Amino acid sequence: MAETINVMLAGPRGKMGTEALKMIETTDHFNLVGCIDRKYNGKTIKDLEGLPSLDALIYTDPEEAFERLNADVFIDLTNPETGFKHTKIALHNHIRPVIGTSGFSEEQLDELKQLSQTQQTGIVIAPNFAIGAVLMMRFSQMAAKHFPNVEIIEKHHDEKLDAPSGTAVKTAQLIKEVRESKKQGHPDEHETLDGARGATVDGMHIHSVRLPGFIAQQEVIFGQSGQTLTIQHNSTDRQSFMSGVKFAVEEVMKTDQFVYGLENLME
Ligand SMILES: NC(=O)C1=CN([C@@H]2O[C@H](COP(=O)(O)OP(=O)(O)OC[C@H]3O[C@@H](n4cnc5c(N)ncnc54)[C@H](OP(=O)(O)O)[C@@H]3O)[C@@H](O)[C@H]2O)C=CC1
Ligand SMILES: O=C(O)C1=N[C@H](C(=O)O)C[C@H](O)C1
Repeated sequence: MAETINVMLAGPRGKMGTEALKMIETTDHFNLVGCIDRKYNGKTIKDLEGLPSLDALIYTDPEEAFERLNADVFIDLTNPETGFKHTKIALHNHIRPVIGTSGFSEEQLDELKQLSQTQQTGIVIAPNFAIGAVLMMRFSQMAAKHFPNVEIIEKHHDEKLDAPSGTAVKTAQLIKEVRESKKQGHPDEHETLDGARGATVDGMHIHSVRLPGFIAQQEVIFGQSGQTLTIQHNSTDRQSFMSGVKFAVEEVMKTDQFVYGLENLME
């Protein structure tokens, strides 16, 4: 039988947090020891309407939560500012973070890498937990070796706080690893309306759509003379992310490294 992993979670009332609670509840070897929320200090998860019947205590003070809870793994599904703060406290307390929260800057990722190394504590940061999205990123990296002209369109629900999405940024970084840096489009192109060409990473353009009706979708479009290739992934519900969260919790227990992207654990 698999050894029990004691888990704490930040963001239990959120769209992802509520799915993660269900996943933890139905995973025999995961034990929820407590949660961090910005409300409901001292209540338990089962006291809150619509959440699973779990006894885990809610803390609004993250320092207190990390100090008191005997957790192996900390899952963060909040927002960039909160998630960054939590992740640093988790590493300081040698509790392995599994971070789904998106929107960290490159500098913040570097700082967490350094801290994970000095604390010798493993961490998994996953821009996207859906296996199909991880494959979409890998296939895009493969295609970019042959099609260096590429643009990314990501589409999300309109409650999303960060743009571009963590997945789009990670996709661009994976492509950057395999293609020569190039500025795309006409050398003399200019925007008559600011933002018309989207954001750029190493010359690649990223366009962010925010509309009700979407959960998460990304198209990576490659073009060259006479042909285009589109690689697309859709998440049609948030359960699509949960097997990846479960996998990351299990894998982070086996490493003392900084891991950015589930593809690094999947070979
Ligand atoms: N890696 C992946 O595969 C995926 C990542 N994500 C990312 O996960 C994160 C959460 O997404 P989602 O669930 O949609 O967002 P939600 O807004 O639905 O949930 C965020 C939760 O965090 C809570 N929160 C806000 N501030 C604090 C705080 N200071 N302390 C504790 N909790 C706080 C919010 O509470 P309140 O409602 O009171 O503000 C809310 O319950 C986002 O960064 C998103 O981009 C999302 C999907 C997949
Ligand atoms: O906020 C979301 O919903 C999602 N965020 C992640 C991202 O920024 O890439 C993952 C997925 O796209 C859903």
